[in-house]
Amino acid sequence: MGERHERVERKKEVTNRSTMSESKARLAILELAHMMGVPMSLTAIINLKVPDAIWQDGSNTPLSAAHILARIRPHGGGDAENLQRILRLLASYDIFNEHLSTGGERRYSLTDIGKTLIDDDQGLSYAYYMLQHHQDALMRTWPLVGETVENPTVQPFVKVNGEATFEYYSKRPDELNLYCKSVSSMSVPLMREILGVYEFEGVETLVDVGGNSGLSLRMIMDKYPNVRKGINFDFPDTVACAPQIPGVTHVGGDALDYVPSGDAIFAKWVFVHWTDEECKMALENCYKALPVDGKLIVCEPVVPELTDESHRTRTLLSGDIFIMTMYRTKGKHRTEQQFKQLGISTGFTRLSAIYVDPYMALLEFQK
Ligand SMILES: C[S@@+](CC[C@H](N)C(=O)[O-])C[C@H]1O[C@@H](n2cnc3c(N)ncnc32)[C@H](O)[C@@H]1O
Repeated sequence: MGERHERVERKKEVTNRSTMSESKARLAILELAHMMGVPMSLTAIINLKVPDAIWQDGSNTPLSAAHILARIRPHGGGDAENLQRILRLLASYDIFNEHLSTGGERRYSLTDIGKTLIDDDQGLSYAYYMLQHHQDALMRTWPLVGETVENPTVQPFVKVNGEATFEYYSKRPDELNLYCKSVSSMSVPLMREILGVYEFEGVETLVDVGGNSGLSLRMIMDKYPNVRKGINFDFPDTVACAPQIPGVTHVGGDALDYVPSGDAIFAKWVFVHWTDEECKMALENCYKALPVDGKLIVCEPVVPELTDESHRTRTLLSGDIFIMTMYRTKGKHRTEQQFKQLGISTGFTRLSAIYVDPYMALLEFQK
């Protein structure tokens, strides 16, 4: 009798456990099905200038939705209840802190994540990265992710917008400007991390391949006066709107055709756009442009070998899908091992990796 009772209890426990895990699974699928509401709400609050309204010169005082609305719509109008619904969702993703008073009033301040949306003293923030990633041309392209499987020779962005991404930006100064601001906003904090761990001693001429506005070179040259000559190498349309920087020459060209010579070459966040074959072409061009014993310092998103559920892995893998859909179906985020193989196949003798940041690693290729 006792044994039978135990068996029944055990069976009940197992049934309960599986019921629990099924309901959790259903909840997880619902969260994913509703996921689009998160970036769209975030984009909306950036366009509405909600983070700036709360921040107001660093006060970050918790405000109600009605109070925020009064700041962003000083002449009246708008719906505070709907704004609060958006703020509640984003508080659940740790963009805002929610302060709930005993009277039931909800007030919001920015968390550390929310603060990344506030412009710094150079007018840069991750708000531009969010806006750039959710422009109409990109949003129109997202439904074509599956086509990269059906036919990888068709580039979804080209199919939807009629031209490749960089060509598209180059013809639209506003979009190109947003792109450059988004890239710089992401790069400045990362460059600070790189300069904390990597030394550019002994280099006089440094080439930055895909250097965009030349901002990385400026930061390197500020810290290392031995780098007397910087060559910022990027597409002609991009360097055409790059600012003048003392000691930096902007050179327009395509790294798949050639790379200007220097004592060392820096290339940050540019290999992602290329297929493996194109990476080899660029690496060969870098190899040719370097002296004996020269170094190529690559900084790229590096995906881990093992897939897990961590924030880092998810961010890197979702970034990979972004590249696949928006740039090239065979452009990609690579593993350290894949970079090593590419380097060795093009003549480099050694690769050492420094994980400067959870998103990007520094890969030093030795000629
Ligand atoms: C994601 S951005 C990175 C910019 C900069 N290196 C940074 O980290 O801030 C990629 C840059 O690579 C440039 N780029 C892409 N393909 C290129 C090519 N084939 N030749 C030269 N530049 C290229 C783009 O124009 C863009 O400025």
